[in-house]
Order: sequence, then C-alpha cells, then structure tokens
Amino acid sequence: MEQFYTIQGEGYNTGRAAYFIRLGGCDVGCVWCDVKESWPLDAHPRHALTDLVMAVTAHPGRNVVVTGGEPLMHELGPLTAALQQAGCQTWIETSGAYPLSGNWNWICVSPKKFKAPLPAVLAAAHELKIVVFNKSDFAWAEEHAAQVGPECRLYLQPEWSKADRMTPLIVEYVKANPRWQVSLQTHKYLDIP
Ligand SMILES: C[S@@+](CC[C@H](N)C(=O)[O-])C[C@H]1O[C@@H](n2cnc3c(N)ncnc32)[C@H](O)[C@@H]1O
Ligand SMILES: Nc1nc2[nH]cc(C(=O)O)c2c(=O)[nH]1
Ligand code: SF4
Ligand SMILES: [Mg+2]
Repeated sequence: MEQFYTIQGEGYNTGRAAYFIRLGGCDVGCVWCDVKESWPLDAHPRHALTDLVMAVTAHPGRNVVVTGGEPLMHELGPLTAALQQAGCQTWIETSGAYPLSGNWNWICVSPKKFKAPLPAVLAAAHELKIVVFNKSDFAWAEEHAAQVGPECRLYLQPEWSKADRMTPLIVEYVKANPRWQVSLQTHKYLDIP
C-alpha cells in the first residue's frame, strides 16, 4: 500500500531507523484502527520483489518493518527471504490473527478483541504490544501475557484518541506491574510517518 523510511515509533525498537513496507488488506476491523485505508485487499498496487528490495537498499538503514493492514494475510516467505538475502533485518507488526509465514528477526504481536490471535503466533512473539482503549484492557493484556514465551517483552500502548486518559493509567499499571513497559506512538508526537 505504501513504503517509507522513518523511525520505528513504537515498542522495543523505538528510535531505530527502519524502512516500512505497509501491505494492503485487513479484515480484523479494529474500531480505532489508525490506517483504515489499508483494509481493502486488492485496492493497492503490486510491486515486484526485486523493486521492493531496491527501494529498501537505496537507504542507509537495514531494518525493515513489514506491517499493514494485516501482513500475515499474505504469504511472506519470499519477501523475507529476499530482504534477508540483501542483508536486512526483518521485523513484523501483526495482530496474530493469521498463520505465521516468513523468517523474522523480530515479531511484534498486537492482539485484537475483534479477531483472536492464533496461539502459535503468540508463542513466537518477541514482543507483545497491547493497545489500551479502556481500563478493562489491563486484565485482557494479562490473559495474553500468559500465552507468550518467557523471553517475550510486554508493552502497553495507549490508543491514540484516548492517550490523554489512558497514559496515566498505563503509568500507574507499569509501576505496580513492572514486567510491563510503556510504549508510546512516538512518531505521532514527532510528527513523522
Ligand atoms: C496499523 S497496525 C498494522 C499491523 C497489524 N494489523 C496489527 O494490528 O498489529 C500497527 C500497529 O498500530 C497499532 N495501532 C493501530 N491503531 C492504533 C491506535 N489508534 N492507537 C494506538 N495504536 C494503534 C496496532 O495495534 C499495531 O500494533
Ligand atoms: N514511525 C512509525 N512507527 C510505527 N511502528 C509501527 C507502525 C505501524 O503502523 O505498523 C508504525 C508507523 O506507522 N510509523
Ligand atoms: S488489525 Fe491492525 S490494520 Fe487491522 S484493523 Fe486492527 S489495527 Fe488496523
Ligand atoms: Mg502506524
């Protein structure tokens, strides 16, 4: 759907330069999704793998975030193979609602109430990133933390339109439950893509 070179704004890799590949198509239906224009599966141009890799390697960074839409609606083996062959680190942002494909150096799973994550994707996560939309989401976050591996990093991220109200609750929750960390959408504060 779009591609851009920016700074990873969220989660464990916050602050690192990364090339973003945003794939079209998502049927999860989050009411607060901040990229609803990504939802149609066939409304976006298709690009040859070699062109994508050339676009990535035209920039000095070698971290690539594959996001969407829901990127796991696509078979991602060929894309990650081509990126890794070109010396890139492959990172994914996924809801976990579809089976994992591709080879990943970093897997961020952000589960959604609207379409449950698959247990196998949660088990493979390096990072669990829960969007907090209301205060019942803390208990929901713990249910998912029980399904990831022992090394998985745990993040609570305020839903953007409710950040004023949710961020103070997240701060108090993390102080009381220090296995969790705060994740902010720092690119929105920086006003960059
Ligand atoms: C747009 S989604 C695309 C990847 C995948 N579909 C997913 O949801 O993980 C990228 C990240 O943005 C988060 N996100 C989307 N809308 C948000 C919002 N309004 N506030 C905070 N985070 C949001 C998602 O939870 C996810 O971690
Ligand atoms: N800067 C920046 N960081 C991000 N991290 C995850 C994003 C996403 O939409 O997947 C995102 C995004 O859209 N921009
Ligand atoms: S799963 Fe991701 S892309 Fe799909 S609606 Fe939810 S936040 Fe948006
Ligand atoms: Mg985003």
